[in-house]
Amino acid sequence: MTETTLCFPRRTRESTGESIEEVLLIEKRRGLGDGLYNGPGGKLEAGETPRECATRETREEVDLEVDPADLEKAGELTFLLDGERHSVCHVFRTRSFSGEPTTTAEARPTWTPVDDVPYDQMWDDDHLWLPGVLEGNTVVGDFHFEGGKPLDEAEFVEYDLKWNVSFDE
Ligand SMILES: CNc1ncnc2c1ncn2[C@@H]1O[C@H](COP(=O)(O)OP(=O)(O)OP(=O)(O)O)[C@@H](O)[C@H]1O
Repeated sequence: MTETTLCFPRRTRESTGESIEEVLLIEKRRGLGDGLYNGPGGKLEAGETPRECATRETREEVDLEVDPADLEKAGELTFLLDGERHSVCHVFRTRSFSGEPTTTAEARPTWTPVDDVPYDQMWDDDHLWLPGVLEGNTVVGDFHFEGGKPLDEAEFVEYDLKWNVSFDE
């Protein structure tokens, strides 16, 4: 069982008198979920908190600086593979960051309108929880996959979600 993180930087962009709500997504270029869109994120290293991990992964993957204290916990997602807990993912969002997102060997970043998120090019579970997270809700979810490793080739079979939970981290 591994612990992982996802970080969703948000901004409001003004364009010809219109306010466009955007989220920073990455196209993953290697590893688990290669070719899929997601937020920056990855596995916790020894001694790291989820916030510290989200900050480090966001820096490593797209060269954007976020302060661990500015991250708002938005979700806790448990992924089960053939009935066993495969990973728990801590989901964060923030409107506070510095720098410009940059393409790296791991990820290609794009500011994406929240109304235009490419759910058909993301993990099969994302369309179930990410819209609510981008609207400002919190969520705890269990997602069951079957068919053996790797997780990104297994079949998504069922899920359970609880909305508007409070996190004390
Ligand atoms: C099953 N449904 C899923 N839905 C949404 N997001 C999912 C996911 N399953 C994994 N993720 C996320 O994908 C990243 C993989 O990263 P991760 O495990 O670190 O793999 P990767 O091979 O890149 O390893 P490194 O940590 O970079 O070495 C990590 O943020 C993790 O939370």
